[in-house]
Amino acid sequence: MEGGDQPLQRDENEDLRGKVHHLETSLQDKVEQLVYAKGHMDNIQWRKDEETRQLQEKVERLRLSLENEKKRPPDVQYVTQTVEVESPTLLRSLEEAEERNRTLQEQVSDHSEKCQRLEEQLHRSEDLTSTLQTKILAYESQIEKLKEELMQEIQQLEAQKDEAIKEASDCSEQHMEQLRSQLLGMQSRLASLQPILKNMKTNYNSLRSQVRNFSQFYEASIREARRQICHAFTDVSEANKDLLQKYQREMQLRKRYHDQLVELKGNIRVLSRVRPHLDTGEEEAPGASAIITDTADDTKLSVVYKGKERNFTLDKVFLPHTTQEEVFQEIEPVVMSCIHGYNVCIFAYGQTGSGKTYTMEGTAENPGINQQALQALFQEMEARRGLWSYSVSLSMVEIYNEVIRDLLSKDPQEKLDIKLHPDGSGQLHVPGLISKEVKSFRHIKKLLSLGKRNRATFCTNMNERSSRSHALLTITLTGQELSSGSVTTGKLNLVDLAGSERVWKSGAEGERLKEAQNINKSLLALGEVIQALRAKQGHVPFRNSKLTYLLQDSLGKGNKTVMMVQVSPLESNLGETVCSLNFAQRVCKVELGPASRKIDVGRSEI
Ligand SMILES: Nc1ncnc2c1ncn2[C@@H]1O[C@H](COP(=O)(O)OP(=O)(O)OP(=O)(O)O)[C@@H](O)[C@H]1O
Repeated sequence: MEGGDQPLQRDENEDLRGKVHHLETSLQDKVEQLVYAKGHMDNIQWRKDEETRQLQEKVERLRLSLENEKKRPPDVQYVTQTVEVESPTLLRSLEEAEERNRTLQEQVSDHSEKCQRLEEQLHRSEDLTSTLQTKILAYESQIEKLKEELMQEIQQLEAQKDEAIKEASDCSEQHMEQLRSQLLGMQSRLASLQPILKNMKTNYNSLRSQVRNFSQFYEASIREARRQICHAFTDVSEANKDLLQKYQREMQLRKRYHDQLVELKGNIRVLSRVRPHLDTGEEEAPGASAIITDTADDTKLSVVYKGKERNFTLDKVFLPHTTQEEVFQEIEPVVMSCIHGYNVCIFAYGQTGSGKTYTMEGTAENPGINQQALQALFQEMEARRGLWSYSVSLSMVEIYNEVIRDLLSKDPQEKLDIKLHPDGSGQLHVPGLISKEVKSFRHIKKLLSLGKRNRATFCTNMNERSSRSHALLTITLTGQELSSGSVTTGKLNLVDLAGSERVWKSGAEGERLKEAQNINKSLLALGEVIQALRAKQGHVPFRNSKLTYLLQDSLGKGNKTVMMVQVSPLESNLGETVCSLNFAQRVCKVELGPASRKIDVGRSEI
């Protein structure tokens, strides 16, 4: 503060000194200007006086010469006297004298003109002199005035200068006083700060030693925390391992219970579904029903045919009002076992119009087993995300007249054949069969409608043709357990069989007969295969039909099968109904034995 005020004071003093100096210089200039103006005026005055003096002398000289001229005796008078004495000579002299006289007169008049002009000039000079004198007087009074003003100005400047000097000295005094008091304040503050500083120094030293100690303590704490974290990590990973083991044990347990449940129900299950009467007006009116169901026992079904009651016992009988969801609930455990690595076959068997397609495909409002099964499988795969990764592929074929056609191919007319897999595994495969990898349930729905469209293009009368061909939809699920790396593969075969009615018995001929024979052959082969398995025969005749040959790896021992036997409620269909139920009863007695799961940890079977 005090260091800052001193230069300020100095600057102010300098400034004042400069102002005074400037005023003095301008005063000096003004005085010089005045002296110069006075000298100039004196000069002008002297020149005027000189001119006036010269003019006066000139006028005086002219006046004297004029007077001299006047005093001279006139020449004319003398000439006149001479003429009177000597006549010719005198006359000439007279003429000459007269001539001279005229010249003189002219000279006189010239002189008098000149004199007049000089007088005028004199008057003008006098006027000029008086004008100049007036001007001189004006100048003098102006100079006087300027002098006075200058003196006043000088006095004012002097006063200003004195005032400024006084002010500056007052100001610096004041400032000095302020500085002095500030200095005193600072000195007292400095004196009070010294003990604080001392205190701070002590504190700083103690803090420094604390910080040094803290860094040692901090490093030790970090080491300890690291050790504890490592310990915690080990504990957590141990706990994780433990949890994983528990989870795997739990999964195995779940699977075992699931298998036990399925096995309790049987690895081949024969269910029957009685179709309701349709309100289309095309069917015969429902009369006293010849199909008798037992509400107390859902495994019993009786048919009164040709006056005789035939009783059937199956795994389950679905009554006409059973919904699509209720049907699926019953077979859901079997369907889900393919996610655990089992091969599953679900057949819909029955005469034309008994409801096979309705049960398998269903309608847009009431989806059947196919869509519900695929949706459930995708939901389960989604639930297992993070523990398992799955790949799903789908193929669709039609078997008509013992010829296999790919329903997903661009050329569905192409005939396909079943061959042994060239990898030597003994597995069967169909060269050229398209197996589409699918990522979502929506994608599957698209493929299903493509297959349906392709099937429809095979013939003009789709209903007739579809009744006489088998439609097979196969979904292959390959799952990998992320923790163990083990791979499981399961297959779900969904088969809408051709109509089982005995057309050949009605005397069908030609193509129709051939079709009927082929259908009969394949359905018969299916029955024989199941019977051979039941009897645990060494040889199972899979090759007797394209259908059983194609499904060989899914029908064999250790797999799961559901046969849904569809029953028409119509009186006119009773003969076929009895045949279908006989077939069901036969198959129902077959036991496939415990199911086996396909796990690829070295391709062993559990
Ligand atoms: N449970 C049911 N509830 C309502 N309608 C049904 C049911 N079962 C079948 N239907 C209807 O009966 C008719 C015949 O069924 P569907 O076409 O499924 O028989 P199908 O056995 O598949 O015949 P095809 O062998 O000719 O294909 C269809 O109109 C179908 O919608």
